[in-house]
Amino acid sequence: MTTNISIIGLGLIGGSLALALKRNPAITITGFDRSYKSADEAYRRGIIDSIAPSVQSAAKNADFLIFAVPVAATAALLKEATGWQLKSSVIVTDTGSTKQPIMEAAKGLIDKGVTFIGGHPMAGSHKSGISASIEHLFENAYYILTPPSACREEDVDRLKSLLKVTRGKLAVLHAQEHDQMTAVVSHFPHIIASSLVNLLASQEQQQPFVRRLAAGGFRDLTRIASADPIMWRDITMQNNLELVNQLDGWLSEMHTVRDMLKDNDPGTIEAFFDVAKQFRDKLPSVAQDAAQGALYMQFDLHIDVPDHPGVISEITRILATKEISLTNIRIVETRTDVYGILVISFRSAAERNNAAAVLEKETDYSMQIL
Ligand SMILES: NC(=O)C1=CN([C@@H]2O[C@H](COP(=O)(O)OP(=O)(O)OC[C@H]3O[C@@H](n4cnc5c(N)ncnc54)[C@H](O)[C@@H]3O)[C@@H](O)[C@H]2O)C=CC1
Ligand SMILES: O=C(O)C(=O)Cc1ccc(O)cc1
Repeated sequence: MTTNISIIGLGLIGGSLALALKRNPAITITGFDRSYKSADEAYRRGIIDSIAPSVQSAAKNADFLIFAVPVAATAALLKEATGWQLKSSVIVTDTGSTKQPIMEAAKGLIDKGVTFIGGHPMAGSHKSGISASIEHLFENAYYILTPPSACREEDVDRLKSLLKVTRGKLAVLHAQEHDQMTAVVSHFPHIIASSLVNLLASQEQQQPFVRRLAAGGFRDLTRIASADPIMWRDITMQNNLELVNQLDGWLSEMHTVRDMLKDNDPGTIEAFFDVAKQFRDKLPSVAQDAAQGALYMQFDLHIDVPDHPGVISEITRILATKEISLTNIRIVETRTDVYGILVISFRSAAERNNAAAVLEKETDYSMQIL
């Protein structure tokens, strides 16, 4: 018997979820996106089995109905869905980065007896759209479920069984706990990253050269500022109270930092960096990701290369002959001399380590796993 899955929103998350769910051969996926171009790409790439002509028609035959649209659209659609024809046994879920406002928006559906369980796969990227979707996106990452208090255990288990193929680490949380914790580890850092970039942009007006120096640490710290502004507008508006709390804590921390800078005492300054280092070093590292989970996983290999055009093709050719696939490749312009650092990302630590061993054998470049 096939299970009908309908996914509303075929972007990075909807597409990646569809790819992962297709590992189960007993599943048929119907997709709907308000952008026909995205739905068409999903269909042509075999990510979905059919395109629904409307959101209601996608919902009608679904055994599982999954919303993977920005959180404001999810809330609006959940309210609309009270008027849709749905299977009585359907489980409705979402993938949104916020949970309390989504659970609130689903109340009408839940009151009608429809099973709704909030969901948030805590893996993603600063990229968006169907073209960025990848099958293994959720592997080893936490996938949070927020069932309402009256939800039946067996329904949570049904959803868990469906999502098992994502190889995410399924965990159940209360929506409020979820929103408090994601404010700390995801939503507020996003605001800081965008603020830092905005600060650089204003500095650039006086010192145009400054953007060229924005390398290394600055780029690492602000990668997420390249994410979709609509998605982050909606998250910020929905988790607003938690974000204001976080900002108050940050402002008080910044006052302490300001006092520290004014005193300019070497012991206090060193202790400030040391306390942060001790804590940061104990967070699950990239190498431990597979075991412990992380928000965003990439397995990078940094290679010192001379800055000439043939280098990238030389390295990709060596990896291709060994059938090692890479997921991203970029030059980090951290230095002004003739050398650059080539950063290649892999899907897993094993592939990255294998690539390092092969390149060490076949080239003279020095490399580092950070
Ligand atoms: N991007 C990320 O790293 C992560 C995102 N999320 C959450 O997953 C959800 C989807 O995010 P992404 O896939 O990254 O966004 P995306 O921008 O890649 O895809 C969203 C898709 O939804 C479609 N869409 C928007 N409004 C619609 C509507 N009313 N009806 C039908 N289709 C509509 C868009 O055309 C687009 O194709 C969001 O709620 C986000 O908070 C969760 C985890 C990670
Ligand atoms: O790009 C990154 O590092 C992310 O943190 C991606 C991300 C964005 C939103 C989420 O709700 C979860 C993960």
